[in-house]
Amino acid sequence: MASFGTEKRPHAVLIPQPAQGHITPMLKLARLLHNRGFYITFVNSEYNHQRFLRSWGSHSLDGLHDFRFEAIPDGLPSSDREVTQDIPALCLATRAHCGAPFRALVTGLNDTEGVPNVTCIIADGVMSFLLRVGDELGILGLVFWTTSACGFMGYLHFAELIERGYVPLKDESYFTSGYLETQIDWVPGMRDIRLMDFPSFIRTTDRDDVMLNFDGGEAQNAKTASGVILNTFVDLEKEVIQALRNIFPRVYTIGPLSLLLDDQIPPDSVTKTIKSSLWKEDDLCLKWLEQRDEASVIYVNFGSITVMTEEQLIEFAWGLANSKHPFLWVMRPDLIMGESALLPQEFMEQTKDRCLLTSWCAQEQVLSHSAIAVFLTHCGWNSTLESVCSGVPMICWPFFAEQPTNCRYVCKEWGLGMEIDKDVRREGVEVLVREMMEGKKGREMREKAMEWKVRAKKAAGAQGSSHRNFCRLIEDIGGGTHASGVLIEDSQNVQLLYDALKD
Ligand SMILES: O=c1ccn([C@@H]2O[C@H](COP(=O)(O)OP(=O)(O)O[C@H]3O[C@H](CO)[C@@H](O)[C@H](O)[C@H]3O)[C@@H](O)[C@H]2O)c(=O)[nH]1
Repeated sequence: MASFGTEKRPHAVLIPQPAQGHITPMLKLARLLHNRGFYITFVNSEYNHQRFLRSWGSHSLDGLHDFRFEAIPDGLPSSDREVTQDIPALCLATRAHCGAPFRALVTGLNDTEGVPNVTCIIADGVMSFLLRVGDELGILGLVFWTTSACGFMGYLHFAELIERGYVPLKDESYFTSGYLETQIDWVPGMRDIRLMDFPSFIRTTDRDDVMLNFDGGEAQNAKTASGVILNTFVDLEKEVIQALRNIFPRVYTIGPLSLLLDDQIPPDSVTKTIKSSLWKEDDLCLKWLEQRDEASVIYVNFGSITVMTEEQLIEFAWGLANSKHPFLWVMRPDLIMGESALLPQEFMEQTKDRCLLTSWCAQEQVLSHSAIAVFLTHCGWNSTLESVCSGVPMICWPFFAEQPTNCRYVCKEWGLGMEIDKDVRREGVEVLVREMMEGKKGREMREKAMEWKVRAKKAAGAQGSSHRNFCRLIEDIGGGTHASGVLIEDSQNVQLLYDALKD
């Protein structure tokens, strides 16, 4: 770890959107910065803070003397349920209510003896409204978009889609008329995309739709930040990253963060024990996988937000059962809309020797287990990237947000997956699972997945693009003192160095 005098030590305050898919990558970034000598304050919502304590014990967020956890209210009514909160409500509440407590937290830190002054705020891309706290206090502010670059580019073009009259849709018939297949050929860096490949929030007839306006607006707000951090790598999303660099002066592609962590942080690091799962992980999965043949298991997990109907659950269940392959299915307790569903007894009997059902797992460990052959996923960006890092091809069932965009890239650009019809049927699931496990396409995708795994590792390794961009990020946020959003340093040299890192 780099060492600084206490008063000179850079202090980064990181605040994710209070949801699993945002907390996990933000914590990784925090650990990487800590490893480079930063003093860290990591800010959870009070709701999630309590969830961590319930899942991992009352001391699990004690942190370290220089890696502190803090909590602020999210603005929603308090609750002790173990569920992902309603996302539109969370977006509106955080925007309306987090500013004042966040400001109080940062000023409080600056007034605390023994704590270095805050030198940098890294806010989630969809919490960019907190950067105004940095502006007011003269602290450097960056956003971390935890999506893919292509997903971010999609959000960034919501405004233009509205301006050009594509969105909102004129009426309900446009959902099914083929209109969503309209080609959009003017988004820089994104080829062959259709309206349906944009983040799902454009699929609305309501100009005042919360998520259309919220995520579209937050993407535009990134232009006010001193830099945009992305958990992706140049080789994977070259064209779109290049196009983003024409819009934003500083784009730091530093992914996959998990590989950067492996590369930079020693196995006995003091931050190794920090947990990022809001749910308690079931270790049985890994033991169960130990008893399975290499590349024999379908891993099914739809992340922390996806919900489905009981009917869809039953179709997935029978599709998996009828494929006759072993599967590990992680079903969050709140996966099913409404009442929790029971799988049919007949399904349980037929699959008891080749299926394990559980509620939450250590996904990265599961994906990197040699028994896993395929990932049936909703294409959340973390899951997608974790699959890439493990060399596992995907069967995709995008649910919402930028998952359709990720799915399009997984299937069409990267040759890593096949998509299941939105209106999921058991026959469709069975066919795709069999194709992936037994067919030619499946074999090709497994080979492709191994190639991408190597390329991801290369990006995060010494001299790789993400590694170098991370060094650049450290230099930009750790080096100089700062006032009014402008780094005080030799800007020409910085620009030259930055240009050199673009490839
Ligand atoms: O049993 C489980 C299930 C999930 N995870 C982890 O939880 C995270 C889930 O993230 P992601 O796959 O991105 O899914 P969501 O939770 O749905 O993520 C939200 O946030 C992502 C990042 O912005 C977006 O890409 C998604 O569209 C959005 O739904 C991943 O790191 C998983 O490894 C586990 O550890 N165990």
